[in-house]
Amino acid sequence: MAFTLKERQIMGLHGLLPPVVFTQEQQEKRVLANLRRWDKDIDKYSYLMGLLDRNERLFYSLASKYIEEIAPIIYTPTVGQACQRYGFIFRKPRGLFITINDKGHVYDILCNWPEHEIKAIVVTDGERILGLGDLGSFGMGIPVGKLALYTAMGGVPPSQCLPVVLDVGTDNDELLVNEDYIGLKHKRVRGAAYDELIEEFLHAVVRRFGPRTLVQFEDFANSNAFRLLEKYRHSYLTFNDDIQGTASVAVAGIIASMRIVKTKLSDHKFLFQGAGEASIGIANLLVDAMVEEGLTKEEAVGKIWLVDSKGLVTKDRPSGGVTEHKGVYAKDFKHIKELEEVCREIRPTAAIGAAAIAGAFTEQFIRDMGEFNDRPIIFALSNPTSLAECTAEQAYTLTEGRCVFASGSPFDPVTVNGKTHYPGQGNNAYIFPGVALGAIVSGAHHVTDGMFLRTSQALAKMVTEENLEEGRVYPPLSDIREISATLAANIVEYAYRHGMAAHYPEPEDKLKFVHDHQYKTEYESFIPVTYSWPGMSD
Ligand SMILES: O=C([O-])CC(=O)C(=O)O
Ligand SMILES: [Mg+2]
Repeated sequence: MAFTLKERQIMGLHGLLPPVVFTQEQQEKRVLANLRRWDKDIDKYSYLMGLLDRNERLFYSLASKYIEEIAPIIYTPTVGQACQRYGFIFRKPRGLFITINDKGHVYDILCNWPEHEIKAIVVTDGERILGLGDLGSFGMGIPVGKLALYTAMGGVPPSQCLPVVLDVGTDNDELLVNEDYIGLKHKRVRGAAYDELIEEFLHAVVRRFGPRTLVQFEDFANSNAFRLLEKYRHSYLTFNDDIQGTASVAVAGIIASMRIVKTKLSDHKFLFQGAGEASIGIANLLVDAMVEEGLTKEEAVGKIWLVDSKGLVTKDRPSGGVTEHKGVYAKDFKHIKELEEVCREIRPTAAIGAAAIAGAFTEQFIRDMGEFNDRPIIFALSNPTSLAECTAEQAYTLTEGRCVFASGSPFDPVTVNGKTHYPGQGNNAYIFPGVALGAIVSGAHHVTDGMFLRTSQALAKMVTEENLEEGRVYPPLSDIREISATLAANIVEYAYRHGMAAHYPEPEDKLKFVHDHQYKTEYESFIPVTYSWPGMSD
């Protein structure tokens, strides 16, 4: 109904629409009121996905303006619920479903996608969706949600984004007998056939869309995530969001926390609950950051302690399970099974949870952190909210409001003794839209760890003294479009400094260059220039 009278006449729409012409603002207002009528977040999700199908630009103008309200619906935590019942709420396909049966024909499937200029792909095999486990093809909700944020938060044009699920089956027995399940109903294919599918997919992407197509790996299970990142990071424009994006946002929050606790990173002892993608990614990036502070690598590694499902990660521990990535951080220390006991033994200054075990930060654990430290740092990063290691309320109340807290999914502010604390959302959504935008517009040929560390530092710098005063270790999410643009400009700068950029000539004003590439959410005119003449009215 925002088509003008002239557009209606030219396009033969006259009479097919009610006579009133609405402005985009009027439509936004109505859509927002409709959205707020729903009680359940999952219904809001369906409503918004319907809007995305009907009117993409309106969806994005709304999502950009009301990002704090809308992100928790189209993204974590609600997207987790949506994935768990993706078949049941299914209305219209979105994204590309490629299965193990398509081996040998992946290129042809990419050719079925109607858009030709694809710049960004988010791909999952659905094996570790958030902290919810193996959801197979139901995992499509994640690439769809992540790419919605590419546009809403980063301004990457939606037509340039492609969500992909690589369906190799699922080991989730409930899904195998779920009559709404939309994926292949057999156990996961692993080994050579799986690897060949990934390899063929990446080849096909380059053949179809060119070598500078960004491929973001998302929510793969641990061993595949690390393995595929190592295998492809130097030959494709790719990164793993759960390892590198999460690392970058967590390290940004930790760097910002230093201004509250008034210390350096290297003054700290970091205890990780979990030794998976997120934890190892954060640990590795923290080491890089501490090396920049002047520590040797060994000294930096010594500051990081990991606890996994078998307990403290130590050298030669009897229970084993110390993989190569964890082994780097294995300590010469007695073996301890329980997190609470580890905490009492090593007295960490910072605790970071990323193992998707709800409540892993027990009351005793949080109290101990508060006893050992004046200002303990507690990051409960697991997603969605239901799997957080502790709630914001627990962290603040059990430390009498002294902790510096951040979580992966949003929590409401908490008031303790009359002071209100605003928990930071240490979610990779602060990182991937900006990094991706920067990589795309500069034509970078790789995404490097250096880029993620620069991004952490840049994000931490955007945290103001007023933010810190309220306990926020991230800038407000409401500013995310500008934050992403600044982070992207930073990536562009980095790419040129390191000889990785392809765009020629080098733009002088990097921020303007980024802005010029961002998607505009205002409606465009549908009137061809040949139909306009001086004096013609709207
Ligand atoms: O999607 C999110 O909220 C963050 C993330 O990558 C994950 O938890 O896997
Ligand atoms: Mg993820």
